[in-house]
Amino acid sequence: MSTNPKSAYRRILLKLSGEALVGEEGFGIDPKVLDRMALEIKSLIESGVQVGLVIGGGNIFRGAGLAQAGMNRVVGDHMGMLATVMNGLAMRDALHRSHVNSRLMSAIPLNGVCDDYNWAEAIKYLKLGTVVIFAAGTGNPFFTTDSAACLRGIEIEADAVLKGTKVDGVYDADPVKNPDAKLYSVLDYQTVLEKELQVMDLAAFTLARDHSLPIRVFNMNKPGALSRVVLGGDEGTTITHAEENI
Ligand SMILES: Nc1ncnc2c1ncn2[C@@H]1O[C@H](COP(=O)(O)OP(=O)(O)OP(=O)(O)O)[C@@H](O)[C@H]1O
Ligand SMILES: O=c1ccn([C@@H]2O[C@H](COP(=O)(O)O)[C@@H](O)[C@H]2O)c(=O)[nH]1
Repeated sequence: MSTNPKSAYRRILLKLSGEALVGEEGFGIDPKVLDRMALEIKSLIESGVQVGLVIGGGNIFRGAGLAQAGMNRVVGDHMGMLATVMNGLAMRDALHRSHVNSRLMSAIPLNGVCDDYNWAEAIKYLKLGTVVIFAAGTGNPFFTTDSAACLRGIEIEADAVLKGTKVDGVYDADPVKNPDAKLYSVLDYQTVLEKELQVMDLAAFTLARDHSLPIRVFNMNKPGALSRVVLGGDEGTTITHAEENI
């Protein structure tokens, strides 16, 4: 029997920023960050939480950036999606080292490298306590991994999307540019839209709102933050419908 404290969630979709994987290295993937995240995910699995995972690709390629440099946007987005597969491969490897069962499913078929995305199979593995990493975003250009996280979160009927990022949550202004920015503890979807707060891109955010999928934003580099979020503790920012915040 598990001795771990009770989680607030049965099934989560964890979205990790690709850029936050860079760690102290300054580029690519810092294995130390991956190993730490793998151990945090392991403790969630041991608490009985089912974990679906989406990892961004911003540490390697973003289509918009490549298009700005003169590349065709669709090709750039294909490269961005393949970057998320590379991050997924690295995370699967880190989970394996930590003795956590995981499957890597890609929205772009990559025979011999990982599984193809399959909704029913994903649910089957989640129920077995296997971490399912959803790579290659939605499989379509002009989207982001935030959209993929909300889409997969809704498909797998996750209780919430937990968005791990480089800052402590959602602020009233970009905290990197405004040191005096104030952190919100709770927000509702409408306020985020009215104040144009940068939680995630609009397509992803409206998808979450329309399907009443709660979003929690936290700092993935703050030790213990993920488990506090999962235990329902006061960590980061929670976004739901206004009536749920009363
Ligand atoms: N109101 C705000 N509250 C919090 N962060 C904000 C806000 N406005 C802008 N930001 C910026 O958004 C950044 C978070 O970006 P995010 O984690 O969404 O990256 P991403 O592009 O989704 O991830 P990836 O690295 O995978 O591409 C923070 O580093 C912060 O500087
Ligand atoms: O559904 C998707 C998801 C992602 N992309 C491309 O990948 C990069 C990396 O994802 P981030 O969310 O920015 O970390 C993204 O910039 C897109 O270029 C995509 O095309 N479709």
